[in-house]
Amino acid sequence: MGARCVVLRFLKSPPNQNKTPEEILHHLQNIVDFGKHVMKQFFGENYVHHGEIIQLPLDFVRQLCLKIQPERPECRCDKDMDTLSGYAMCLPNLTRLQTFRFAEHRPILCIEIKPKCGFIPFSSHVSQEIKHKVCRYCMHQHLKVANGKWKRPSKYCPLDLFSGNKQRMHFALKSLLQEAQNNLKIFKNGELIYGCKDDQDCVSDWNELARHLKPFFFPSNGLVSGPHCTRTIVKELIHVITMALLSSTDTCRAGDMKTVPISQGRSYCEASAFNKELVRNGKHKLESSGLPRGCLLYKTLQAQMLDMLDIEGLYPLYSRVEQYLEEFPEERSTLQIDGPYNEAFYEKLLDLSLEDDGTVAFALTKVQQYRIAMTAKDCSIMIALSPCLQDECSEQRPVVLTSKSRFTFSVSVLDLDLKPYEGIPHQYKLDGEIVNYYLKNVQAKEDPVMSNLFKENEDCTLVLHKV
Ligand SMILES: O=P(O)(O)O[C@@H]1[C@@H](OP(=O)(O)O)[C@H](OP(=O)(O)O)[C@H](O)[C@H](OP(=O)(O)O)[C@H]1OP(=O)(O)O
Ligand SMILES: Nc1ncnc2c1ncn2[C@@H]1O[C@H](COP(=O)(O)OP(=O)(O)OP(=O)(O)O)[C@@H](O)[C@H]1O
Repeated sequence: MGARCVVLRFLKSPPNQNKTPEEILHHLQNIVDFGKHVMKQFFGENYVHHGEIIQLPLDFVRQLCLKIQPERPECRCDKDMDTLSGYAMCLPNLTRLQTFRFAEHRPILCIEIKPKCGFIPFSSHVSQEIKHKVCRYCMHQHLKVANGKWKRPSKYCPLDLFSGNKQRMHFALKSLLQEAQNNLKIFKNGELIYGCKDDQDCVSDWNELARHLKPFFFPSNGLVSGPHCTRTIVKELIHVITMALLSSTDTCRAGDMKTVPISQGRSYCEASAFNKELVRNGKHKLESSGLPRGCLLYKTLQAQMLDMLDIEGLYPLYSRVEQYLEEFPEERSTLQIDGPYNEAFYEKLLDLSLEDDGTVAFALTKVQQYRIAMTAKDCSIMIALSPCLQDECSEQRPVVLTSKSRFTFSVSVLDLDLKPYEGIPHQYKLDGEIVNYYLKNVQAKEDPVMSNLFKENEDCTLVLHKV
C-alpha cells in the first residue's frame, strides 16, 4: 500500500508581471492540451504524461512556496512562483516507476537525460559550412565555457547518443557521467544523488555514485570496493541506460510519419571525441546502427527533425508571419499561434512540404513545426529502474538484465512545453553567436595547430637533409 505520489508544477513569471487567475488557468490548460493533443501523437501515449490541472487552497500554496524558496537555485530566482491563482498542474512523479500505479516501497533508481539536438542540419539554407560538420551542442560547449556557464567542456556529443550504435552510446553516456552539466541527473528513491543541483555546482564523484548504486547492481555483495568495483558498477549502469533507451515500449500515431530520412545529413559530428579517436586510429567511418523505430530516442529525433530549414531558412518565414500580424493583429488567434493546441493544430503540423508558395500559411506551418522541433531539442528523458526478482518479472513489464541483477523499468519524456513564437529571433541571434565564436576561437586555433604540426615535420625533414 502506498500514497499516490505526484509532482505539482506551478507557473512562474517575472516579478510584477501579475497575471489574472484566468490567464494562469488558460496558460496551464494550453500546456496540458499541447501534451495531450500534440506531443502524445509524436512521442507516443506511454512516454508522455500530460497531467491535469488542479485547484489548491491558497493557504497551502503560500506555505509551500515559503518552504521551497530556500531550495531554489539562485540563478532560477529571476521568476516568481504563482501563488495567487491556486492553480497547478498535477503530474505523476516520473522518478517513480510509471508501470506501477502507486508508489511502492521498493528502491528506485532514476536517470534523467537532456539529450539536446541529435542531428546535423541538412538544410541548404545553412550559410556556414561548419554547421554541416560540427553539431550545435559541441559548438555551443565552447561558448558556454567561455561565458562561465560551465567550468569544463563536456565530451558528450548528442550524435553519439542518438546513433543507436552501442559503442558510441556508451561513450556518450560515460561522457555525461564525467561532466553532467545540465544534461544528466541521477535520483535514488526520488532524491538527487548525482548531477548538478544548481549551475556550476556539479557532483561527479564516481566512487560515491558507485556506493549508492552497489545495492542495485550487486545485491548480494560479493564485489569488493575500490577502483575496479567503481568501474564495473558504472559500466553496468551505462549498460542498463543504453538498453532502456533502445527499448520500444510504445507505438504512436505519428510513429510512421517520416519527417526526414535519417540518412539525410551527416550521422556523426567531426568534433565528437569518439570520432576524433577513430580518426586518430586510422578509421574514418563512424558506424551508426540506427535507432529502433519504437524507442523514445527515435521519436525525439523525428520530432527534432521537424526543423527542416534550420533557423537560417526559418527566420525569413518567421518575418513573413510577423509582417502579416503587424498588418492584421486580430488574426493571431485564428492562426492559432498561442493555441488552442487541438486536433486541428496537430493536423496542420503534418504537412511536410518544402515548396514555398509565398503564402503566410506555408510560413506559419514551418514556424509551428520549428517550435515543436525546438521543444524536442530541449526536453528530458526519464528512465526509472527498479530491481525485481525473476518470478516477479513474468508480468507484462519490460525488463533489463545485468550480470547480477534484473530491473523493471519505464521510460518517459518531460518538459514538453511548446517553445514560444517570440523566442525565434533569439534563436536566430544565438545561432550566429555560437557559430561565430566557434569559427573564431576554436577552428581558427585548431588550424594553426595542424599547420604547425605540418611545419615541424618540414623542419625535421630539412634538418635531416642538412645532416
Ligand atoms: O538554446 P539552448 O540550446 O541553449 O537551450 C536552452 C537551455 O540551455 P542548454 O543549452 O540546454 O544549457 C536552457 O537550459 P538551462 O535553463 O540553462 O538549464 C533552457 O532549457 C532554455 O529553455 P527556456 O528558454 O528556459 O525555455 C533553452 O533554450 P531554448 O533554446 O530551448 O529556448
Ligand atoms: N513529473 C515529474 N516527475 C519527477 N520529476 C520531475 C517531473 N517534472 C519535472 N521534474 C524535475 O524537475 C525538473 C524541472 O522540470 P521542468 O523543466 O519541467 O520545470 P520548468 O517549470 O520548466 O522549470 P525550468 O524553467 O527551471 O526548466 C526536471 O528537470 C526534473 O528533474
